[in-house]
Amino acid sequence: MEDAHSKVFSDLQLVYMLKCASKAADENGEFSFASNTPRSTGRKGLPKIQTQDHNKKASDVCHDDSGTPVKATTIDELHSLQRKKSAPTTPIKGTQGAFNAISEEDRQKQQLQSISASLASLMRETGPKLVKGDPARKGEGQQISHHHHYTPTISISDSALKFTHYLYNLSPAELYEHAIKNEKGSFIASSGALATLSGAKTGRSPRDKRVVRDETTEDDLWWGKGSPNIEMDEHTFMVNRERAVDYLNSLDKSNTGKPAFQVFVNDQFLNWDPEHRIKVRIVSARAYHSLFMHNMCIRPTPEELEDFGTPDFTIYNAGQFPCNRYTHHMTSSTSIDINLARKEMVILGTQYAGEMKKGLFGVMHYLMPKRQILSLHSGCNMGKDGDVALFFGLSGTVTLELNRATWSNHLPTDMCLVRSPLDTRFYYKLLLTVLPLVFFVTGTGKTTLSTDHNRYLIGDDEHCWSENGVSNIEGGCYAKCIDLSREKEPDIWNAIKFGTVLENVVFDEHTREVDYMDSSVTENTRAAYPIDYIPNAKIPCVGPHPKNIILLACDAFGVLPPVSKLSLAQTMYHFISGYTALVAGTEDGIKEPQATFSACFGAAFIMMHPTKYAAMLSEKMQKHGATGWLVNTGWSGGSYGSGKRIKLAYTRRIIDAIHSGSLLNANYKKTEVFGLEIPTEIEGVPSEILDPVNTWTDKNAYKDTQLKLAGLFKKNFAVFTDYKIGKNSMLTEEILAAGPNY
Ligand SMILES: Nc1ncnc2c1ncn2[C@@H]1O[C@H](COP(=O)(O)OP(=O)(O)OP(=O)(O)O)[C@@H](O)[C@H]1O
Ligand SMILES: O=C([O-])CC(=O)C(=O)O
Ligand SMILES: [Ca+2]
Ligand SMILES: [Mn+2]
Repeated sequence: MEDAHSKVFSDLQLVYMLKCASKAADENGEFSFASNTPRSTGRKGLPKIQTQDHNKKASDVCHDDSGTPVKATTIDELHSLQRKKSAPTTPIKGTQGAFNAISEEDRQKQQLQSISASLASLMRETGPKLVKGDPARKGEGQQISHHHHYTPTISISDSALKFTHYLYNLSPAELYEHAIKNEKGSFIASSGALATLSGAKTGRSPRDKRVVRDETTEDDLWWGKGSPNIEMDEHTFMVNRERAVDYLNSLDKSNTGKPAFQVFVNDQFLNWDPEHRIKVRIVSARAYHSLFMHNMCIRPTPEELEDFGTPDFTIYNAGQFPCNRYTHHMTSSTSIDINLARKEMVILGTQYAGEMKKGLFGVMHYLMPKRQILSLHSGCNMGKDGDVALFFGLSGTVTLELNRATWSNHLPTDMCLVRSPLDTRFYYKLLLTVLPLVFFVTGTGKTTLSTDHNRYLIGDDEHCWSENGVSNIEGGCYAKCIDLSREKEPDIWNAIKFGTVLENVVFDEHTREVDYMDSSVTENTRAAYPIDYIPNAKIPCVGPHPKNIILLACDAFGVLPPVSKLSLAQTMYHFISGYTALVAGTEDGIKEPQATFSACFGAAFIMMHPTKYAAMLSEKMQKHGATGWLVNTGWSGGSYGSGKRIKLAYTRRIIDAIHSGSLLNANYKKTEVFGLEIPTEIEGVPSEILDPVNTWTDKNAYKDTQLKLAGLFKKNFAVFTDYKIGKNSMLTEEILAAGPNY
């Protein structure tokens, strides 16, 4: 920007100057400001306000000692000087090849048409007219109407009489302004992050995730008991889609009295592997949602955006608006609906942004295996020598919801927050449960442990493993921030800055300093930031075939060893089991760990049967010689209540030893019951904690607890005994035998 424009006048100064000027005009009759055409005035500074009559003493009328006057006749004009259009970074590509020789105007038109098609009502004769850009800014953008849909014989709706402004791929700064202006609960935290609220839902709602069952998905997907895909029909999908589109087209964000309908549109990518990149469009009502996806998906360059064309998948996020419970299949006010044939997803009744991220992850769990690519709920990082590790682990949010599903299939899906009688924290509570249970939610460590200052971060949550190696699906990270500290997680702490979305955190009213210990809104406080906010992110986020497969479990029973080396069959057994624990307690204060099992460490996102993904994993691990590990990031020295969570610093030393290869050659001994190989020594970790029996004072309690957990593993795995895992039935037998034995 030129120096001229960096000169700032206060509005008061300006009003004063304008007053003087207009007064002068009144007196002279013939007064004008200089033309405002040359916007860029170079290094000369702002031009002076000029009068026609140079003899007239301006000081007679006003005492302007504010320095260089402004080159604008009105405040509106001055404000328009403040913003300039950025020049394209490269010449438009259209002229390079005969096939995409298309003018900028045509390209704009195509984009408008594509978005117009996205936002069109499929049942009404006309949709809204579209205008690109912010209604608050005049003279921007282009219009398009839905004349091709118009049938004059049928009466039209009011929506056809107005314009919908679409705010296309806005920058974080612009989205901040929209959020702060229009969305209650949006504030700038002292770190520069955008603190916001996700409303009544502060976690995902897997019991409200529905998938259209049609001829194709009937055969391709996993349905029925245990499956995360709750079925819906095409017609109901269209009812919800129409509801969402109508809502999105009716958002009047005006505060001037003149209507100003607007939606946000993001066109972005998924998957850093250029061969298997997917184009996604997100249409949303909230700047928060648009910024979240800006951070979480891969951001296209201006050049890539020119060639964007038609998206491969579109999300309609009308989360502030509920679904209609009179609609078939609807069991609550929330519905997240996926239609693979239409390549669309509709969100109603939840503003939790993670639904978009994980909804798309579900879609990838369908699209990628069709191309022989394995999609994984895992973190991923790479050492200086190119050794890649994957970190699998269930998330606390998933655990919570799956438990509810396990306990009773008859419960309504709504949950509420209650304050625990034990301490000041709030907990989720089931409505109308037979046993009133409260939960403590925690993650297993994918984000925390893949974000490692000594290694390159490829991604923290969603990956693909193809013949080319690994690739991150996303362009950002979504870190838990409950109890976050600068000392323990410096890279995540430092990533919370301007541009980052901070969900549901509590901050000081005045200083806007966030209190990460405060779980008043939820335990599941989160930060979403672009991956390049982590200093050693590997861009592009791809890497060679993994060397180590680390399965993380937060064992609140405290009986799993801090680390064990797994055989291939054991890796498969634990991958299919997908164990972690959370803490649930009855209202009279007894707290007990609850085991949860989520196949492939992410049953909520898989689309096909778990054995399909497991078979692919075992094939890839064998082919590329990867070693499996089981790491307990949970309790030691007793179950939740008597023991303590393993120190993050120790877990990090364990992970270091896996990465360096030193653990591969350590001395091992086998545990009873689970039959796990545990090392006797690791640098930086007290040896006595490596075998959990040493840390329990009550050895009988340890044995009982171990047997109890083993029983839960067995019970869970029973449903898989009828399935073959891959083509090799030997492996299936081995996997079945790799579980606990007692
Ligand atoms: N020993 C430990 N190892 C790993 N994490 C620990 C440990 N002790 C405490 N923690 C905390 O546990 C949480 C782990 O959460 P993390 O965000 O890594 O989960 P995740 O596996 O990425 O889940 P999600 O899929 O929901 O994002 C963090 O808040 C971290 O600070
Ligand atoms: O999607 C979310 O809410 C957060 C997450 O990573 C998970 O639950 O696995
Ligand atoms: Ca995570
Ligand atoms: Mn996750």
